Amino acid sequence: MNNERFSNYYKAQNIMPDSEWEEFMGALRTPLPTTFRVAGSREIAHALNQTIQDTYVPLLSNAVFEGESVPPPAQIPWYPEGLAWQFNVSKKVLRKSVEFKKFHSFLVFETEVGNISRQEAVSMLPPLLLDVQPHHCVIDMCAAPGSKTAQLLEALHAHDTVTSTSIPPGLLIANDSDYKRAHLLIHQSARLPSPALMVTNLDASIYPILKVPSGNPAGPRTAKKLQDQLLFDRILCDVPCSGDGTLRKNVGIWKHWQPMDGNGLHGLQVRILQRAMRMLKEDGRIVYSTCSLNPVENEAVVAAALNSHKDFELLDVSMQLPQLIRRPGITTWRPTVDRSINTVFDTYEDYTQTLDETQREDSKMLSSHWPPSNTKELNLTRCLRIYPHLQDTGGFFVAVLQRKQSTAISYSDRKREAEQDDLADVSAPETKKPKLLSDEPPADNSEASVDVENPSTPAAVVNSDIKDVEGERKSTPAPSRSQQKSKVADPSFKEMPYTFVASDDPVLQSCIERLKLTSDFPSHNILVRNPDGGAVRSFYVTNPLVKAVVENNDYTRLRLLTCGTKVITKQEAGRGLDTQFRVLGEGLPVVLPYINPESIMTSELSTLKTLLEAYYPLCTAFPEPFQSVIEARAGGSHIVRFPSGKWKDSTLTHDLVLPLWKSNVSVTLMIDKKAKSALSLRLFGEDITTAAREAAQKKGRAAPEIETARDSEEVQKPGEDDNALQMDSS
Ligand SMILES: C[S@@+](CC[C@H](N)C(=O)[O-])C[C@H]1O[C@@H](n2cnc3c(N)ncnc32)[C@H](O)[C@@H]1O
Repeated sequence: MNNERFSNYYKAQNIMPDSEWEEFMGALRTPLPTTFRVAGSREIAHALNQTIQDTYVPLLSNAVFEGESVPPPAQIPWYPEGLAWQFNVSKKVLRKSVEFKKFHSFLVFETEVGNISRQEAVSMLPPLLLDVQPHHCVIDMCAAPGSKTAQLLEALHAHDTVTSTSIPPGLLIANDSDYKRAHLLIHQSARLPSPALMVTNLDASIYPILKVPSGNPAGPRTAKKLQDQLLFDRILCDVPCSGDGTLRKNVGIWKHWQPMDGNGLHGLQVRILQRAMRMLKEDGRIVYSTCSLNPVENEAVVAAALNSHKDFELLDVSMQLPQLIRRPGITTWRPTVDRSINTVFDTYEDYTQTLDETQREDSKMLSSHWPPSNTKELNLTRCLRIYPHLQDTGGFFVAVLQRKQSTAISYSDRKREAEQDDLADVSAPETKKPKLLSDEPPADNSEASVDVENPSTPAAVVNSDIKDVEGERKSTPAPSRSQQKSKVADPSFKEMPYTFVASDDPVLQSCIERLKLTSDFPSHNILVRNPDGGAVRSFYVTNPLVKAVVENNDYTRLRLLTCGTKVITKQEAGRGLDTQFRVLGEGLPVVLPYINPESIMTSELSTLKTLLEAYYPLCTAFPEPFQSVIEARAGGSHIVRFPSGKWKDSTLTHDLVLPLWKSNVSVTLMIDKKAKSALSLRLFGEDITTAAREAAQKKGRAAPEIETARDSEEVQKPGEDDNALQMDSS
């Protein structure tokens, strides 16, 4: 594993002292440890972490494979509360060592139900540094496949309990411009259902203005106008990059690596960061990250963005995550101007002087590929560089940006600066002026007024009316349902719309009654996926902020792929029963706080064992008193609570609440088969489910696997630093 271009280029950049070079290259050639995070609500996460510490670490501490001892999983030292782990074993050990096989099954099933997230260690950094709170309005600009999105969502849901999901007041928009990859976000988010989540499929560099009703706490206030621009408290720009920080995992990069890839991505990276700066609240925070070591994709991007938005600065995070070994951002670098690692030019001007007019016009190099003259003033050393040899990780880059706290630049100063930037772009003849990246408003955003879009406009001044599509300056009331339908901005977008159901909709009301939901159930925030708002198949719940965004923005212009969380769905009942709605397993934690407690049955683990061992156990198969209780119930959707406690060798560390469906004579546990297996393993130490028995009978069929970092390279895309995809058991 070698690439001369790689060594030559990075040596020329002086990214580290010569004395560290061999160690750095050595680390790049060794396989990456497998890392994971214990996810879910804080209470579940701590209980599960305890299980790893008390059960699996001792079990794996004495593991020997083919005569050699295998190190057990260890906690990642810098991750808060010890909730992230790493282990370094080959696939062979995972498959063949009895102890690791057991651990492997545990990981697979807990991953499946969302309690464990397989994620590369360095990829956990950006969400930690973003510091998301439940009331924050957050956007993850380049989110797929979504491991950081999951982390952000967990932070938004910090107040969840073991049994119920909170409805946070904030919002998380997960966006990715790749349609297929954006669908991975939906798949991922199914593990963490949230009424505060939206998934969009847009180019982040031209992300449109989102409107919310005026006076919404997420937007600036004005007395006169009816709509404001939605601004964000937290923005993650985990941008597409050349991905050479993932060389340990994506060994294919060794062969093809060349620095012009970074040069090519620089422009898009700057535009995405600049767009984020325009969308940020006055006291907000942006994290910019890449899994590349290339300064052209890192410090150069941050410098260009800071120089175009003088009211921003880098935040000093040196005191955060004290156990994380990091290196400061660099202040000098020399981009290559061709594939042969020609890094001789100190400045853009030095380079262009060597070109004739035609060559200058054809050149793809930008002045922002080079360090600007004010690198010191920009405090680029506040950026974080993570190298593989420091703590046995991948390579990574993170920068945290915020609006300047100290200098109160007046609005007119900011406006003048912005105008000067624009002038710099257009005043000189193209061939003579340095090639700069302009920070233009989104091209597709005809609804934006200049004031609203001005990147430098303080929130208090942003409060001018938002122009409607005709360009006329006037206040725009929230569009009615029919208006939303007719104002189709993107006819190529074929997804079904999200329509809020009237809270007195008779189907919704009958649902509320039959499922014994209390009067505080958020019936005004329920939506369906069809244009007419008819309660056809499934109900989704959102929070008020998601509703405000959906109702004030055309869903096709947003390319809205998912929104809120599905909680109730139609169930065709068996013979003699009418069709009813039921609470979905994944939606139950959201609905639970609104279910009349008296309607919830209680039972013990022997009942749960019966429910796991068969798909449709007869009512008569259950021990008393549950047998009589369930027989007395009408057919349809029911909820059962298993209080924490011990039964035989099994211990339930916290209450468990699950949905059931009762037919005429039998009962079904309404969670998916992988969730059943996870539960079974956790409680009974083995998979006692029908599905597992059937699978075992099918000879030759491999057990589900969690891939190790060593196996993952084929599935990964350059510039992607984690393994959310490979977390699926298959
Ligand atoms: C490094 S990956 C993001 C990884 C992701 N943040 C995670 O933690 O799972 C970069 C992503 O950016 C997306 N992308 C590329 N160009 C984009 C653009 N112009 N706007 C939005 N997303 C873009 C790619 O499809 C890719 O999924």
